[in-house]
Amino acid sequence: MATDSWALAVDEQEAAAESLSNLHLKEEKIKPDANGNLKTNVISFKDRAAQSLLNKLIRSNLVDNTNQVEVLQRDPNSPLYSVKSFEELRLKPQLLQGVYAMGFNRPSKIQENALPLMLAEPPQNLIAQSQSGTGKTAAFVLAMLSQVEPANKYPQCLCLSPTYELALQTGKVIEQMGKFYPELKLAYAVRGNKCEYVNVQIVIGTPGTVLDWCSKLKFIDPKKIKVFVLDEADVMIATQGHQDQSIRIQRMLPRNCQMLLFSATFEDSVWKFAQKVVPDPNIIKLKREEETLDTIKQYYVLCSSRDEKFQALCNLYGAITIAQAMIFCHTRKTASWLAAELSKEGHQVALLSGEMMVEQRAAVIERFREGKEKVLVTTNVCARGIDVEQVSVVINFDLPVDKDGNPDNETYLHRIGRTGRFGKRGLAVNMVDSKHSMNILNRIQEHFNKKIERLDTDDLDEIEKIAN
Ligand SMILES: Nc1ncnc2c1ncn2[C@@H]1O[C@H](COP(=O)(O)OP(=O)(O)OP(=O)(O)O)[C@@H](O)[C@H]1O
Repeated sequence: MATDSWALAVDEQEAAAESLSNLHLKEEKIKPDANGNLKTNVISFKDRAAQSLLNKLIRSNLVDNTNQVEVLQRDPNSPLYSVKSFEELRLKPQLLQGVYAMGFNRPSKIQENALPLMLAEPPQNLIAQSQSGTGKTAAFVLAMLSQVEPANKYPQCLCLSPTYELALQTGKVIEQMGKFYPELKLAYAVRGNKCEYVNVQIVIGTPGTVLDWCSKLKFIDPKKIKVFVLDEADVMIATQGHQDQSIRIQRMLPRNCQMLLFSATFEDSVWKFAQKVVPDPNIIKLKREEETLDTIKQYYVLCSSRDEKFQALCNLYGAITIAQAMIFCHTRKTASWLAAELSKEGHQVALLSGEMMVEQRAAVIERFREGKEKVLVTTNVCARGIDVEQVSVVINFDLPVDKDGNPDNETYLHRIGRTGRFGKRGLAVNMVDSKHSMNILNRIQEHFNKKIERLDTDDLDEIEKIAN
């Protein structure tokens, strides 16, 4: 696949990115609440989209999982196929070459089951849910590429992404996997792309612009689409209008068009939306392994001020060898202060917080993962989805609370789940500095029905004991 096939010139890409971020700003102001205040339901969309992009940018390997796959076939009487190798899929030779060139030796768990369904004759519809990094993108790109006919110079595959940046990530996978198809071209249907005539076989875009390209502008003839993919459905539905636009696009497609929908999570709202987009679906769910706290030893340290918490942290570092640690703070201000203080003490510290660009965040996490820094100080931004195997200690410098000041149990689980991964033992230390935070800690203990022991960080023997 030639690089000049990218239908968007760099300045156009920048214009598109800019108009897209303007769009977000506008959308943030859309909804006034009961008191007439402008509300921010799109903020959460931005967070989700950013988290998703971040996952893609830092993910170079499949998530290691031993989870169970649940497959619900549309026709329960047909035998359940799964494949253990890409050869079994009888892919076109140039596609198999593309798969190998990406370094894939065998299908991932979700691919084992999804690919035979997606590549069946006639192709089947699918709703698939599995966590980030399990190989969903690679799976649907394979499905699109196996159906596309490069000799036909019109759009045949259509993929909806929630943001331009996420669309670009998918485009990169198509470009890599399709590199042995010299005639293949793809275009981005995003705001600001002034594409006038689409002689490409694959279009990836955000719902509003794709809808314009299909209806008003007629760049795409929806009746000729053979594969329709809706990616990141959970992120998609968090933004105003995307659901309706996606459904309107879906209704223009021919009956025999293959419909595929992917999502990392599957709340009720996602499920309802999925059913509207994908008729007669096969359903694949990768059952998420329950995160448990069983392999993590949890302690709390009683302090009376921020400085005392810092001192307790230093004592901990003085007493035990910590391979890598993640320290969570409630605000960016505390996080920057703490990172600076730890640096003064001679620690190699990385600071990660929400105001950084997604690419910057990905770079910080990558360096931490490579062990270039030993301590990562952060706010909640990276509590989820980031696996750094060497993290042996998680410190809650501030306990996680929600916006009403109540314990945020889910965040607690995600935070301390950064250690003790894949059955390894981990250590979590909570800093308590007031009656209020003691109360939060007690409620967290009750919630998980798990005792959090007190630790005296002035007692070196005691610290050494817990570390062993
Ligand atoms: N069969 C495979 N063998 C080895 N690596 C793979 C395989 N399939 C995908 N990968 C790689 O694993 C990583 C995650 O895959 P992919 O992006 O497809 O997952 P995803 O489920 O779509 O994740 P996300 O929800 O973050 O988009 C990528 O770096 C991809 O190149």
